[in-house]
Amino acid sequence: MQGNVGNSSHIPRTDKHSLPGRFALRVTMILQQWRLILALECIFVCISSQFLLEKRRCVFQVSPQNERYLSAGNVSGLVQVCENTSCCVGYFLIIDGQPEVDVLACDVAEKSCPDATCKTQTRFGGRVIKCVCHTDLCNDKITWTPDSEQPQLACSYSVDEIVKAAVIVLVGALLVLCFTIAAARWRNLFKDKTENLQVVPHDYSVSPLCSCQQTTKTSEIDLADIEIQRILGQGSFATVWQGKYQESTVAVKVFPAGWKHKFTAEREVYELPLMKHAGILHFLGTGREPDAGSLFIVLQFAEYGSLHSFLCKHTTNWTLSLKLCQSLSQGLSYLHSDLRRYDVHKPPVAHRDLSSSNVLVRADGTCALCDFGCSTVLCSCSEAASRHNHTTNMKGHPQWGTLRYMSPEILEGSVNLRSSGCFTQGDVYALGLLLWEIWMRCSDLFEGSITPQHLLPYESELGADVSLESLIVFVSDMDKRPSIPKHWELLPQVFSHRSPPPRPVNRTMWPNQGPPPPPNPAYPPGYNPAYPPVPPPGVFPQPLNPAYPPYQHPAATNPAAMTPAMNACPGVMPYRPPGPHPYPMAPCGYPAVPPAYVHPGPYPHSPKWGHHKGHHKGHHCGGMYPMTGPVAGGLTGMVGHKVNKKMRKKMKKAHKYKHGHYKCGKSSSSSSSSDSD
Ligand SMILES: Nc1ncnc2c1ncn2[C@@H]1O[C@H](COP(=O)(O)OP(=O)(O)OP(=O)(O)O)[C@@H](O)[C@H]1O
Repeated sequence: MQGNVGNSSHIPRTDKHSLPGRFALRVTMILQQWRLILALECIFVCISSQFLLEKRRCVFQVSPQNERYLSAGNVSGLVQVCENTSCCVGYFLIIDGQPEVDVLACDVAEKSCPDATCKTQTRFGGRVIKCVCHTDLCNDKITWTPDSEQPQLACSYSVDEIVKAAVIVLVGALLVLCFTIAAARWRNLFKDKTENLQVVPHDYSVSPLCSCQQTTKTSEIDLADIEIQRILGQGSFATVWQGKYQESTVAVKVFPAGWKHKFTAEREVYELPLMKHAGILHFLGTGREPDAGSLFIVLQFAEYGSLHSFLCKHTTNWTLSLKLCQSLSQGLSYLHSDLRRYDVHKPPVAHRDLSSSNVLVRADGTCALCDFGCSTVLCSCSEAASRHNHTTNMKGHPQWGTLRYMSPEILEGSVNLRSSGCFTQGDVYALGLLLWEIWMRCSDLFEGSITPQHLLPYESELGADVSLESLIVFVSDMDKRPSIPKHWELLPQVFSHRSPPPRPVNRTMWPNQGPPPPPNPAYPPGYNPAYPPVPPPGVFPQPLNPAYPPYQHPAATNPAAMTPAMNACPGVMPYRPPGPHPYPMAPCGYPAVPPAYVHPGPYPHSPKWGHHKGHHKGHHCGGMYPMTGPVAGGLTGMVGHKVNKKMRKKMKKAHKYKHGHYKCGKSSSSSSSSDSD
């Protein structure tokens, strides 16, 4: 027994073999097990706190798009028993001056709710009111007058509540202590083992530029060979000019010498192998202005300028909207794809600043992605060393994107920088918003009424200048997305919520794709030059058809492979627009001149034309948040979004954001302007 105790100096000076001595020895041993005592105390306090904390009950009534509130607690009829919080919440939309219930439920995360009754706060210029309260079913009644602005936060705690609060604080402190001790023990126990463990992330590493990536040889272009004509647009970093080079109209993007790193970043993406795709702006070469030292990139000219300026000036019809959407989606899909063609490798690239200002529209009505200054090459190098380097690079990497196109997880700051998926998912969310912008200008979807003027995502809900705070509340907390006209749900074309109409069975998800070509014995198995085998599902780069002039080839279509049985026009889904079509159909694709049936929008130049870019940079992971509603098409479905309270707090601290802080490390409120017609 003595030997077990080890340190006899702690034993009281009594005869160790006497009864009191043995008792003292036992007590000492137990006292030495202080961890056990603490643990027992924790368990005791935890159990007792369960009795002290009654679960809050709140009135439950939510619209279908707010189903994430179901996760806040068990619902029985009109009552929800809160799981994580003692706060009830109510959101009301002010319609015709009257509040209409949008959400009545338990709050999804623990927040402060000092009021016993549901006192209201007005948000978004009076369009939404919110209230929180902490008594059972308190969100049933709100105290609201149209003039009430900010909440009066009354602090009226009862003695009971103070005792409860004190117990909770005590329990919390003890739990923290327990966890700290347990964590320390755990760390010591496994320290040796983990030191030798190398966790290999099961993902691409991310890097602005992979050391293992290949580049294609760029042609150096002499400025003297370009005839500069007029300014096309002014971006945050560069001025874009229209010019003539080798008999073709081109765009020359000129970066001042101080923005060399932006020039390099963009050039590196354009120079990646296999970057030639109809959905990506064609790159012709680079050069340096001898006197000023500025650097320039020569690019394909897009006749309609940015998608933003195109949608501001023109309404579209069903066919053109589909063409814009299809080419845009295919371009992004191609950009994200990981392609290997023999020894040539195109790594996936995340755009990371997708917005209607960074998509261009060509004369044939197809979209092309541009402005890769913020993009990230997702490298799949196998060498551990380069992987490590890339991950390290990300640490000091500035965060970026255009504020209103940022996905909820990006807004919240819950990103896993080691995951490549979060970057591409952020792009897909932005794509959803772009598709919404396009469809909202489709006059066929507003027959009998005036097509609304072009609006940026969330412009009608949050105004022309959005702040990060308002986006977090609206997009993340309230899980809202840009609204879709009610009558769209009744349109025959809208098939996202119903079974799609029958359509010809093709080998791919895209129409007009043609049957697979027969295998050619002259080529290795699986290879056919007409249909290169490399593209992953959904990406169909096909050889250019000589019938098309350079760079006018319709996106990802192969007119040569089409048969009369297929739909006549490349990129057109085989669904008819409703009723007689108001515009004459183009024969096949769009001519090189503006299509006859692209008619000017009913509104003159929008006063809200500027690009309201909040250039907060951030990236986080957490799944896709596609558009909801009919416009979502294949992207439908709202993913319940659990807000991580700790993350939110962290993020709010971390981002000292005010609208428009930085765009790729540059100051805010920058706007690109485009003047192409
Ligand atoms: N190839 C092109 N053809 C026609 N117009 C173009 C072309 N490239 C750019 N533009 C016009 O110039 C504008 C600015 O171009 P771009 O977005 O590439 O510059 P930037 O400095 O990178 O801008 P940003 O502020 O988005 O970073 C575009 O919005 C578009 O209107």
